[in-house]
Amino acid sequence: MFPGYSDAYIEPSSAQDERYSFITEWYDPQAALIRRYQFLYYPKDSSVEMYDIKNRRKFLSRTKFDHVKVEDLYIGSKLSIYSRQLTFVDFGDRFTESKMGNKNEKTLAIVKPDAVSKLGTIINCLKENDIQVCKAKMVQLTRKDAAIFYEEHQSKPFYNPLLDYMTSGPVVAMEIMGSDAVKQWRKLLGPTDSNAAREQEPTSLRAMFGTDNTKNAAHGSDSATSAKREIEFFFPSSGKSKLAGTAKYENCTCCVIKPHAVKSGLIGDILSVIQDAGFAVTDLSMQNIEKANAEEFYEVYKSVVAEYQSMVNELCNGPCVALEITGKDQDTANRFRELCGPADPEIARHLRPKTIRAMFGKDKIQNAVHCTDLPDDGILEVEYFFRILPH
Ligand SMILES: Nc1ncnc2c1ncn2[C@@H]1O[C@H](COP(=O)(O)OP(=O)(O)OP(=O)(O)O)[C@@H](O)[C@H]1O
Repeated sequence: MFPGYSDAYIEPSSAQDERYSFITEWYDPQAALIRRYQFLYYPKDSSVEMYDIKNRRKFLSRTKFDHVKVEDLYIGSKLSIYSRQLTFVDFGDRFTESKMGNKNEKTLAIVKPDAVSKLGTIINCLKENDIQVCKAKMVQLTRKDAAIFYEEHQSKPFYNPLLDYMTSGPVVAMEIMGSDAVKQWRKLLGPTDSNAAREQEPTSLRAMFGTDNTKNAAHGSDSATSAKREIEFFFPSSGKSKLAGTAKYENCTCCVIKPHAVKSGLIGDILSVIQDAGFAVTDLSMQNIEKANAEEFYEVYKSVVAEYQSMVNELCNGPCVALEITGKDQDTANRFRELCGPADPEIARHLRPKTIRAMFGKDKIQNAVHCTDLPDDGILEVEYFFRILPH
């Protein structure tokens, strides 16, 4: 809790509406310092009010932001307000903590190597159970990484086969959040042994996607304490993970699931369409793009496309999911563009109704996904998201 917090900051006129209070930080690049704001959110009309904590004065009068939803507000989330990317670092009052603390329990999920091809379905299962994905990235664990992660099983007979399995291919780690998330996610996983799961919990994820006792599709932390440690292992608070990425940087193309689609809970649906069409997702990272980076990424469209500025604003309007997509033949970029469909979802719905943009796009800006235009740019765009941008 922020020690200097006082309800006296709040204008009497706005005090009657239900409101949530958080402490947020914004790195001011010009002054090279972190500024702290009290962030107030009124769910009644999606409005936001902000106070500069250090200077003890109003920074933003109550203003409606239709894109800000109550689900976006939790410790660790990032949100763009007038192009400032705010990081939520703490609750601002006891009301917010008691109302949101419980339903915002976090845990770690790992989609293990044999189930990565079912990632879309697994993420949809989270959505159907009101569990939100806050962070996600694909990594290739080394034997040493897996040994550290599974240290507690060192003396068990299945330890070595477990390390073999966990290092046999990429895994997808996710910080997930929801009411009673630790227990709920383990319930969705089912019993450890996939064969037992098929007998006892036939609709569980391990029953559906696991093979045996070791190869059991996915992992979930066993307690809130383990969850904290395990989340730190994959998503260190320093922001500097030592785990290896998985991008191949060959015969690949880049896809970015745009913030509006992430917010609408479409990650699982879009990944399922991609995976069902026979493409492999060979790297994945959920990222918050700063405005300057969005401008740089879309630079080529600057003087060519009238919607350039709106495209930039959309890309930094919340978390997006960057993907490296690889296909079976040498024509991945063109074939993947066909799957995405025409850039304008209205046109896509008329001409190519089964494409990603036809199914999940809203308009030319919020058209569900970005995909690389020219095959030669595929590697460059993948490099931009997985080598150049910090993630
Ligand atoms: N008896 C066993 N034989 C073979 N492998 C096992 C056995 N028990 C556990 N494992 C493997 O080790 C992993 C970790 O074991 P643990 O006892 O923590 O299971 P869990 O809590 O159900 O699974 P997880 O920790 O992966 O969510 C299991 O997910 C499974 O891959």
